[in-house]
Amino acid sequence: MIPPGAPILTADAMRAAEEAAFARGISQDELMERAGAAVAREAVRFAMGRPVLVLAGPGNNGGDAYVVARHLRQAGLDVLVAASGAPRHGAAERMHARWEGPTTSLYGAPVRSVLIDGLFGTGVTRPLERSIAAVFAELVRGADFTLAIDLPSGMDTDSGAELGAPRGIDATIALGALKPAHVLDDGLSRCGHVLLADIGIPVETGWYSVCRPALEMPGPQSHKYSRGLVAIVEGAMPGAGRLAARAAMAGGAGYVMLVGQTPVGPAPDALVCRAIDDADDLADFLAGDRIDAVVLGPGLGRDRRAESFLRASLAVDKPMVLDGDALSLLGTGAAASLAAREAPVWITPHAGEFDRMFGGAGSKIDRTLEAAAASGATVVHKGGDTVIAGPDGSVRVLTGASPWLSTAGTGDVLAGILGAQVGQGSSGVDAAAAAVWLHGRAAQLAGPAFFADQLVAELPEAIGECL
Ligand SMILES: NC(=O)C1=CN([C@@H]2O[C@H](COP(=O)(O)OP(=O)(O)OC[C@H]3O[C@@H](n4cnc5c(N)ncnc54)[C@H](OP(=O)(O)O)[C@@H]3O)[C@@H](O)[C@H]2O)[C@@H](O)CC1
Ligand SMILES: [K+]
Repeated sequence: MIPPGAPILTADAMRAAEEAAFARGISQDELMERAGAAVAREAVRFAMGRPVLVLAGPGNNGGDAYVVARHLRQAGLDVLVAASGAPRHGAAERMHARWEGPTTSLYGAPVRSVLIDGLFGTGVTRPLERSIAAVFAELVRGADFTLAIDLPSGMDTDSGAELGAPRGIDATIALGALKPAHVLDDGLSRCGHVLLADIGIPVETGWYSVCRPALEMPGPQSHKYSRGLVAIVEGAMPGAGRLAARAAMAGGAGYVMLVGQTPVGPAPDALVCRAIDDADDLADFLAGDRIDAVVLGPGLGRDRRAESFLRASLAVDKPMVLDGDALSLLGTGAAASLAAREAPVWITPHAGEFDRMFGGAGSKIDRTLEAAAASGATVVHKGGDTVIAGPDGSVRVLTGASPWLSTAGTGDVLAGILGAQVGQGSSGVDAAAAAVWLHGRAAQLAGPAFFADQLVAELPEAIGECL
């Protein structure tokens, strides 16, 4: 669980924001006092009178820890600080000097019911020494409740990679902004519940956690065309195309057409089916004035016909969502093929498809941003953490989606919902974030062990929550 609609900053961006705060006349001491007070406010609630052990490291995370310890002691709690090395300069040293309670060494520290982790935050540059990691893990295991200041100690801020942080931390209070480690699966799995404390640092960023979208009701003058005509191109596995089409219909599109071979099997009566078997005819059809968005890829197949349909569609100057087989067909040439297009395009790869198309190194956010920059597409990099990146550098991240989404057809549903958003005129990362939110919410509403068709059935209720 992460706070929705919250800014996300890398360690460098956080330091730059901190400098901007200093330039506005906020002192380092003031920021540290605010950070410590914000953490203490939550900690006192969780502690409920139990004895507290506060771990304090040598940097500013440790400085925050001394402030927390002071506030908790003032609140009447029994507080012991365990230090891994006293801060030697700046605000952290001054906060250390203001601590008047008992202090022990980290290595001799007793297990206590409540543990506050202020060993390291965004300044971790290398894996924790084994001895520190072992003592820390032992104290977390023995505590009833552990709260981390800013980040669990021993975690790479920008990727969430584990550098010694143990499992079992119950909650983490992010200071000033979320960091990538709070929203990417690797890091989040060690953070517990993530809370965000606004400590008055001005934050400017284009990176945010996904929040519930604000959607508009159709107006009195709305008609089927004004609400978006979405064409879904189906192929070898017609069920996938039908699923995407039904998701686009339930996702709010005014008119949905299923284009390709005459569909076999059940389709809703409101779904208009158009048999087209030739790539040139497909291009002519998709180029028609009425069509607002094209979805291509779910169940398309990877044969020659599929390939010719993909090439013909790419040449059409219409907003387009590419998923599934379309992504496999694009393969390593994806960036070049997509960059040649004028009209906006969204691609929705899972990890395997993404790696085959773009590869790359670094955090999931970095790799998704690079793919968006190279292809000019809005990239929806799916997974337990879904990272959306636009070619303008915007990022949205949704974490904590239902693990039950890992079932066949849910990707087709997402492609259809996104098609509906695009068809209704939503653009860029906002269209993708709205689709991903609706998809995730429909999964929550569907409960456990659903199958993809049931997601579609929950979409109207999810949309109702956004009006
Ligand atoms: N930015 C903001 O807006 C605000 C930030 N605030 C707080 O500041 C925190 C960042 O503080 P920070 O930069 O001092 O880094 P921090 O995480 O305390 O660690 C650095 C120390 O650890 C050391 N060290 C590093 N790795 C190590 C390892 N593996 N094993 C052992 N030692 C290691 C490193 O030493 P060195 O690398 O030189 O050996 C250095 O001494 C941030 O998370 C937040 O809590 C708030 O107070 C207010 C607003
Ligand atoms: K910490």
